[in-house]
Amino acid sequence: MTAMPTPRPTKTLLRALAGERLPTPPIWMMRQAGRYLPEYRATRAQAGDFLSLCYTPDLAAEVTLQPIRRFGFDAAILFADILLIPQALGMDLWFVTGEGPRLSTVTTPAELAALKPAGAVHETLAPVYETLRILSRELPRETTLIGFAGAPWTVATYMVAGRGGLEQAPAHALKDQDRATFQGIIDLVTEATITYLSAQIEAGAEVVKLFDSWAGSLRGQDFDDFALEPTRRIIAALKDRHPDIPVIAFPREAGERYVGFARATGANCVALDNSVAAEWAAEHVQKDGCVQGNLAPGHMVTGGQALVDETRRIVAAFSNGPHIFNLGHGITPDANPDNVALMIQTVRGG
Ligand SMILES: Cc1c2[nH]c(c1CCC(=O)O)Cc1[nH]c(c(CCC(=O)O)c1C)Cc1[nH]c(c(CCC(=O)O)c1C)Cc1[nH]c(c(C)c1CCC(=O)O)C2
Repeated sequence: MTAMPTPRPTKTLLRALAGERLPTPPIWMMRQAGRYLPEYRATRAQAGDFLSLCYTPDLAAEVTLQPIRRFGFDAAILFADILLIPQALGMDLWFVTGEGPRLSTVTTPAELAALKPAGAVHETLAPVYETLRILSRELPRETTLIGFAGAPWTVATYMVAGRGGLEQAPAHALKDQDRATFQGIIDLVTEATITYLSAQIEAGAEVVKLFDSWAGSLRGQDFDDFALEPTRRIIAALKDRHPDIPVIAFPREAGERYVGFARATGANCVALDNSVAAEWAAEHVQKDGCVQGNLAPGHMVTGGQALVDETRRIVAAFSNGPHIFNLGHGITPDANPDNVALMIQTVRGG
């Protein structure tokens, strides 16, 4: 086969990721398939529990498509969870209703050595790839398919603590007391994530996103070692295998450390949480390329003129460069779908 020049992307999300400034930013929403939608709740009930939903390709594809049908978002994000990777490495994972995830823990060299090697993750994660193959066939042609994984630091916080919420303290303690073991966990998750995301791309993901939800709790050298460096390694390995795949990095609550993050990691886009002002981010982060964000998810609960005003303010602030409209974090179960429609109408209709 002769090498063909890369064609210019036609899907709006891919155009923004390629650095194009569009008159109307493409829009999607973190957790767009979720409990605020009655049709999601019905499919989840059919699946029985959250993990069965993740591992049943027909149903996972169905909930991924629901917000596309209802709202016509420019991108669909694979329905899965960042904690499937620890499970695929041999850890126990379950979800306690109303509380969140629980896992067996890894804090010692012996427990780390007992985990499966990175290459073994496909055994558990094969249904996720099947979900992507279904979605590649069924999505409207203008909709971009996003795959994802947790960034190693965030995944490691759950592996060390055995639970989520505001409990990164056990991971901080391990990295301070036994940095070699902690680094070993980060390295294993990094390798597993490269393998997992490569397989997602081969199954049809057109973009991948790395969720580093707890990056904001890292300071100084720790931020470099555990947020920046693993992300850089994953992106370098993915681009080596799949040079044209755009990557969105989300080092949530990185604050000042959002500045230069795209350049340092090779990310094509940095997703911004809503703790930073759009005007500040336009000046300091968007100068390096595409940004995504950053409406506060609370507006999906409260709606009204404040939602319209804030949406317009964000669109205007980022209007001089490539921008993907999104929330600053996931939509919450108490959100009103009518407010999602109002946000989209405001972005697209002025
Ligand atoms: C930290 C984290 C997790 N999962 C994820 C993160 C990173 C982003 C973030 O900071 O929110 C990422 C995630 N989780 C889910 C997706 C699917 C794609 C999407 O719609 O964005 C994605 C990208 C589905 C989900 N993952 C989960 C749900 C709710 C489960 C349910 O239906 O009962 C969904 C739709 C469960 C989950 N999964 C996780 C937690 C802490 C919880 C419980 C909290 C909650 O209940 O909202 C771990």
